[in-house]
Amino acid sequence: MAETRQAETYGFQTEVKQLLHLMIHSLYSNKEIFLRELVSNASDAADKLRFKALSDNSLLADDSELRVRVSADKDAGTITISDNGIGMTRDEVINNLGTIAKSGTAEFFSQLSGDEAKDSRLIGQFGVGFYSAFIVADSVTVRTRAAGAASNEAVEWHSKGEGEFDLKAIEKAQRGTDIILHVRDDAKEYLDEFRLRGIITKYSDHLSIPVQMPERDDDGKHKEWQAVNTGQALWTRDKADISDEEYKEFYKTVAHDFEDPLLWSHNKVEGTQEYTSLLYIPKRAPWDLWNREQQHGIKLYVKRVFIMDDAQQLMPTYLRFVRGLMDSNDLPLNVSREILQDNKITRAMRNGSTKKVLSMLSKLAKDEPETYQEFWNTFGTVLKEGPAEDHANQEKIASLLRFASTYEDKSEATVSLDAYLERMPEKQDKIYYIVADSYEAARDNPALEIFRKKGIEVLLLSERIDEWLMSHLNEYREKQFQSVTRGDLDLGELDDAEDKKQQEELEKSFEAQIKRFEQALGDKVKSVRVTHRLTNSPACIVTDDNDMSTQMAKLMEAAGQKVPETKYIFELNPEHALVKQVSTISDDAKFAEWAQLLLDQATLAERGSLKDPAQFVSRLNRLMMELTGA
Ligand SMILES: Nc1ncnc2c1ncn2[C@@H]1O[C@H](COP(=O)(O)OP(=O)(O)OP(=O)(O)O)[C@@H](O)[C@H]1O
Repeated sequence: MAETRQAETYGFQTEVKQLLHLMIHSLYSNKEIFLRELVSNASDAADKLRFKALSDNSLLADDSELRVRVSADKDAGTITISDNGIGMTRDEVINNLGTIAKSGTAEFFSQLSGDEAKDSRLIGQFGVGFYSAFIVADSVTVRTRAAGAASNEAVEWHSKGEGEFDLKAIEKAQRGTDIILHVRDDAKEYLDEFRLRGIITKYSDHLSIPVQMPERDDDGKHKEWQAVNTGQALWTRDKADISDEEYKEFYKTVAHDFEDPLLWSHNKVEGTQEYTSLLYIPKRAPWDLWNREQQHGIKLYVKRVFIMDDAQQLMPTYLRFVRGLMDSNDLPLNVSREILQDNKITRAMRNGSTKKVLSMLSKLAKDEPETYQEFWNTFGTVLKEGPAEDHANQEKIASLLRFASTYEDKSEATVSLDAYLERMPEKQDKIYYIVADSYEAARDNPALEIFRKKGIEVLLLSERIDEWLMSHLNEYREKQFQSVTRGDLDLGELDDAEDKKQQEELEKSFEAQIKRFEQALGDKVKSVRVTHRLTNSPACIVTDDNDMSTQMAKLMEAAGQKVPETKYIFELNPEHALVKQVSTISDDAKFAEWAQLLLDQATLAERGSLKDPAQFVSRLNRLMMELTGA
């Protein structure tokens, strides 16, 4: 027995060391958050125990009043946060307090720059949790006994927050976890219990678990424990009685965020389904937003009992940035993830809250366009996954999208489809767009020339997801989307009879030349035709309606998929001087050289790269040499 009481020393995972170092150096101006983090952890531990006890009531034993106690001892220089929640086994202590088990952690830490201001923002996004203890403590002791374990199966963890921690077996009379902070010299102010009480009321008032502090007599002796928070779960209260401040503080505890939320919505739904939802949109993207597998932010409660974090079934993936909770009156308390998966009640809650989030965003877009723009800049790319994922709400999601466009002439995506439709001339019956590798490549694509000339607005898309988005978005308010680099361009009524006649004549007069180009290029192109898109450029390539677009092919190639080679339609502008000049070359071999050069440069403008750039360059040089007469 004596042997097991001996301390063993373990090293922290590298990322924990980095996190600790960073935290101590970057959070000094916001020290008091340690208490919010530790009290939230204690409250989570109580929630978890309550849930487990639903199936095994003996776990509560004779200690069923779950609570957190916070006290300070000036003489010893310690603050203690003590709960009678679920506790931890030895293995859990090693895993939870020695490593960070979030996927992608290593990549996250590789982004740190060493610039403290920047890094402290990142750290806020990451969530510091338990380790925030080290902001105010130079050493921390955790004594814990898991629910169901015997009193001599408890564990003590101790660390100075440097490279390692010690573990030893101990006796602990009560279930749960005590966290003892040995307070640093520069944080002695927190040894004042009045100060601690103030912080708890600020951060933890709305927790459903009582947070108790000692009531002391005049000589400072402890008389009894007294709850310092209201102890009523915030979302169960009447909306009218909750202040903005309270909503914001609650957000910080549920979302483990440092900043205020951007907006929130608190709803009690009654009728065939009864549930309450409290949904928040954060101001800033979490560090792992781009990971579609990342934890979703919705906690599920059933009749005010916490059931699980990360209830994925309650929110679609494209709204994974939403934080908060839903509390159902209809689900059984013993609900599991499997049951949630295909469940009428869950579906109704998910549909209801999806609508709520979308309408909250629509309202923001209407009432506060500038704030909405901030939201869009942060989460827009995620929202773009929506039309593919959620057909039922496609139109609503589409109305929330923002694009760069030829109207605004700037790369920031600020144009809504409604604004586009409003500006569009009566004769226009399509919404025109282009997808390219970058804003500049979209803006300067020769296919836009005719649209510029006729003053028709084109949406300029250049994010990776955009091709995917547009392949799922067919129409908006009964207007179809049309890529300007696909298919045969038909401007419909935007072309008047005169335009059409001219075009036909042009096509006719150039027919023989088209044949010559076709012969020269052979199977390098799908076909050759006279363009209707270009005014300043000699040529461009476009994809056929049924072929895969350039961007989609690139997307699939990047994802490691084999993509059949797309043959392009080569469009020529017979009015361009260069095309005119090339057409007069009678030598077939020379003509073919020029035809190939025109095709290559059009391909470069559309695809951004060539299969054989060296050949292009040597052909270009050869022809330039000829021109200079050398
Ligand atoms: N008082 C406690 N009782 C029981 N387990 C705890 C307690 N405090 C922490 N833990 C365990 O340690 C883990 C790590 O805690 P930590 O606060 O660092 O991260 P977290 O709460 O999981 O995430 P976050 O970064 O969102 O705070 C928790 O998930 C929990 O399992």
